[in-house]
Amino acid sequence: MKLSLPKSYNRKISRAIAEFDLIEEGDNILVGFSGGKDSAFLLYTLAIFQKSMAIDFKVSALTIDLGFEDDADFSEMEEYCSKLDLPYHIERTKIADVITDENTKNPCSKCAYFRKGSISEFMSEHGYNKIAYGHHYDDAVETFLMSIIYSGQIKTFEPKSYLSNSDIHVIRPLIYLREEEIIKAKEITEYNPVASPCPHDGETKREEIKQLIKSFDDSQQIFYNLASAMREGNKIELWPEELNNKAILERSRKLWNRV
Ligand SMILES: Nc1ncnc2c1ncn2[C@@H]1O[C@H](COP(=O)(O)OP(=O)(O)OP(=O)(O)O)[C@@H](O)[C@H]1O
Repeated sequence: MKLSLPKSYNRKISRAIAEFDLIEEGDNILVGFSGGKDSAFLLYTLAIFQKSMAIDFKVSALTIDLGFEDDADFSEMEEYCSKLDLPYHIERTKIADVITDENTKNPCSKCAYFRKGSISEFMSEHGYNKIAYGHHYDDAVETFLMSIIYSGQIKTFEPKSYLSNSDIHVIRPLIYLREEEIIKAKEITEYNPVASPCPHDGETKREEIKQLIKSFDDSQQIFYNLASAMREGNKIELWPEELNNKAILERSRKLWNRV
């Protein structure tokens, strides 16, 4: 397969790799391959960068089979990896049993938790030091807004992070690409994304937030304003840390009780 990447994609991915120090000499990188458009494009780009960069590193793909179907067929994904000349692995799990159980609260976060557990186990067994995910710019901004709205915290995932428990780095080389760019990239990869077998697919809070951002008249500008608000070093004027009741009581006593 002849691999090539338009300049605009190349520039944004190279910038992320350089700015966040995502890839180093000797890395053994595992790409989480769900079968969706994002991780498929990530594999395509890393196959190219592996050849074009002046440092040596390995790239392989791993699919965690969540176990929705007993005889799930991954042959298209396998074929795609072989066209890219990348090793492909599948880990079979029973995570679906937990997700489909009616008594399971927060099935999406439980699924992500178990999936990450399976990935890090696979990595330590096979000597990988980095896991690459297909998260893009829209994912980061949506996560930022979601965490403010739903959990009262100003945070999002980082382009590169270190998990000390498992001694692995998580990297997200597509972080400067907008989702619409990845959708368009299907013409480049000639890969047909596999539909998610998950019953909760498309009905998540993330989808609501995505639609909320799109609903603004000036949604492009608003997207980039949110993106700049999630940068460290930008102007922050927040309220002081909340005082506990005891401290407030002590202050009040001093202010209102004469001694
Ligand atoms: N079953 C899986 N096996 C391996 N990696 C996975 C799996 N599911 C998700 N991932 C990894 O986690 C990333 C984020 O997962 P998420 O479920 O949010 O997918 P997404 O944003 O729809 O991306 P994609 O288009 O790659 O499915 C994916 O891009 C992929 O790298």
